[in-house]
Amino acid sequence: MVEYKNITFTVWDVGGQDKIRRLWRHYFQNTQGIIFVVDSSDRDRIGEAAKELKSLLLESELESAALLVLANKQDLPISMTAAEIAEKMQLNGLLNRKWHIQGTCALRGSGLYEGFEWLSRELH
Ligand SMILES: Nc1nc2c(ncn2[C@@H]2O[C@H](COP(=O)(O)OP(=O)(O)OP(=O)(O)O)[C@@H](O)[C@H]2O)c(=O)[nH]1
Repeated sequence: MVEYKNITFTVWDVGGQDKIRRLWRHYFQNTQGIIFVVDSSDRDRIGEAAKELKSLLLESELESAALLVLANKQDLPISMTAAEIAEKMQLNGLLNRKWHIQGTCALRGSGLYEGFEWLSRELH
């Protein structure tokens, strides 16, 4: 549970490792928001992340869920920018979906409030 601006978020960290991705579906019901965290420094796997997101968004139970993409690890010089991530994940092509991308550094906590701010506004 995360409290932010009088909204209580119930957040599940479902883990990203490929072997446990099939468990994601157990969390689909009643989901109002998806926070999809991308490792911006991992250029080799951004295509895989894009593919996973695409199939996730095809799920009917997630049809009306707002999508917040966190382009994490912005502190690393090799990292792709949030704009690059958005392009590689083809976010601009998303139809009928409220989405937002936010650059973050989870180690410092930077960008997280901005991300949650957007999500809380969408869920109001
Ligand atoms: N440089 C840097 N490293 C980070 C950042 N966020 C996380 N890490 C590191 O990335 C590694 C993986 O972090 P985790 O939090 O275990 O990643 P995760 O995605 O939750 O892992 P799973 O849930 O198992 O998929 C750790 O070594 C973290 O310290 C960041 O913003 N910058």
